[in-house]
Amino acid sequence: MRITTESDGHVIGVKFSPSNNLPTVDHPAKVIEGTGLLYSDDIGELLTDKKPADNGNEALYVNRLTYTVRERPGSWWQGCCLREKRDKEVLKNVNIQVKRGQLTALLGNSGSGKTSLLDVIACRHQGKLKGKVTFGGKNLDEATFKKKCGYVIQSDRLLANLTVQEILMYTAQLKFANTDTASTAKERVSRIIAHMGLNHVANSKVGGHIVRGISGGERRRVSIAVQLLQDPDILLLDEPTTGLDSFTAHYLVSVLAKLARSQKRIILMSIHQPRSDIFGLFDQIGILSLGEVIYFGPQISLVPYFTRLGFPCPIYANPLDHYVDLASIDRRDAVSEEKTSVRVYELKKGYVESDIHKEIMNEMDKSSNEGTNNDSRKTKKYSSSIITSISLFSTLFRRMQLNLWRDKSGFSGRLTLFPTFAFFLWIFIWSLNNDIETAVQDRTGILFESMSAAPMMGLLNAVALFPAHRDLYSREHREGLYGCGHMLAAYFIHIVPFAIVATMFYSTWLYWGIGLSPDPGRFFIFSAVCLHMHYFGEILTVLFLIFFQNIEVGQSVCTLSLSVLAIIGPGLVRSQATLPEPFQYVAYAVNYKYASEILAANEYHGLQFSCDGG
Ligand SMILES: Nc1ncnc2c1ncn2[C@@H]1O[C@H](COP(=O)(O)OP(=O)(O)OP(=O)(O)O)[C@@H](O)[C@H]1O
Repeated sequence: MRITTESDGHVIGVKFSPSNNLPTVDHPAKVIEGTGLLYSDDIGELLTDKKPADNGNEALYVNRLTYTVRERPGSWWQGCCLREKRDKEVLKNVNIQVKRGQLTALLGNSGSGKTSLLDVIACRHQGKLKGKVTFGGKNLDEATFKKKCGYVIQSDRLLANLTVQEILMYTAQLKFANTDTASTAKERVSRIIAHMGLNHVANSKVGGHIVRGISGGERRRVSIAVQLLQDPDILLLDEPTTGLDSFTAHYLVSVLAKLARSQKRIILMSIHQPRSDIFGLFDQIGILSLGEVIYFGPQISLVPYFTRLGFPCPIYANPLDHYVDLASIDRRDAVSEEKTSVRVYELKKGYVESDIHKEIMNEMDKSSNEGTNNDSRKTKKYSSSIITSISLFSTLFRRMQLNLWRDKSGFSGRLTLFPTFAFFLWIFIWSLNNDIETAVQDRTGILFESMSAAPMMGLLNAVALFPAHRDLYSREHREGLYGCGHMLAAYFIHIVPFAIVATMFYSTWLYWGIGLSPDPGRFFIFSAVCLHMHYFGEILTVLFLIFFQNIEVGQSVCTLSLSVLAIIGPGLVRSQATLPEPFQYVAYAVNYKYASEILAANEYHGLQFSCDGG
């Protein structure tokens, strides 16, 4: 390796000679002033094709933004629900400016407000806002954000059993249900796959926690590719490098740098503990501390700025780590807390009075921003025409079907769980007779078990398979792709064939195996009631899982509800006539009562018993 320097000693380039008989490659390199660190850039071509960033109105401005949430102080075991709610300022007077073609990193210790800032820009905040967020001189409201911007959240919410290409194709069909033809969508997807360097895994399963698939870094790139489908002007990423090894993290940030520079996008990402060589890939750095900015400006000015303020970066230290540490409050003891709080206060004050901050404020005030100075950025809920709804439903239905078809354990579980229960009942009872001593008890037991176990099997199916769709829905709905009705309709319809097949296996085995009333008509009624209860169990569980974000809580509450209904409804545990009045109303309102009555009438009508046993 040979280092080329200018007369003042600054490094301007590095020549790498991979081996004696391979050609020498030139890479630009730079020294970060004040650190003694050399940053050689292995994506030289990305930096050289950087186009000049636009000025003025083409920038994203966050102007004097204050974000307040209301919360009850303390934890529930300290009785917080009895306390009055109070305001908590999550972001205080935040001013940032990001121009086209720039990759900007937001840093700060945990709880400093990075995610909140991205949420506010993406209109996903829950509290009150003061200040403006503008892009292109106009208020960046929710509708504009959904149209022109993308937000890559921390977790990859993708269907594990689909390939990279399928995921992008289905997303393109959902995003452009009104406009794209199949060939345009395909072209769009191929272009993005090439841009994100995913060609080698285009036909590989994405995978997840259980199913093996592509690597974590490739999965992150798929999540980014999903957002790039609509060619966004602004791309926000919440900690995209979390969980990646340092090489993959570096590669991912270089891809983002390329996307920002070569396509003149605005890319704003939060990041935790970036490797020192990632530092050189950013154009701008923002450091937050307790919701306030202590630095926002060019990456190249970061170290000189803090050095002037009296906080030089120790030689060989990673500047990002060093300054994030400086911006943190040490709460281990009172003395350290006071000392670090004073330091953070000085840093905030120093930044507000700095030329870098004044320059941003001047530019922001000069540009003709029409943003509204209030919280009117949220737009009305999702709505779509009937034709679009049908197309969205069809895409969602096909996607769910394909995912289930490929999901070996989900697919076989759906088909075998319910029939397996028939097997146990069959072993337990073996065969029915007409002796009054056992015939009524056995028959009633079978009918009761069929009616109460069928919804439980539906519950197990929903708990195993619905959460992945729910997580995906929560992301795609926020992006404005479709509504809850579309997702539920597709989910409930795609499970119908499985519910029918599983119930037919169950009822055929049980009905004819044990010897219930041997009449095809009665068998059909028995099967129809079992199918209804099985399907009902899954529908109810899905609704509970939508209501309760925590899957375990949703599952427990639903199991409890189904068990209670199975006790109250059929009147087997206690005769309905003797139930307290409120329980009688419940019994009349639920299908358990009618299902058990139909099953009983279906089996017992016209049945003759003998008293052979004495
Ligand atoms: N809706 C809310 N209700 C209550 N507190 C909130 C809400 N949103 C954010 N906060 C609080 O605001 C602070 C900043 O949170 P935020 O998630 O933005 O931090 P962060 O810098 O992204 O942290 P991390 O790096 O750990 O993800 C935290 O103290 C958080 O508890």
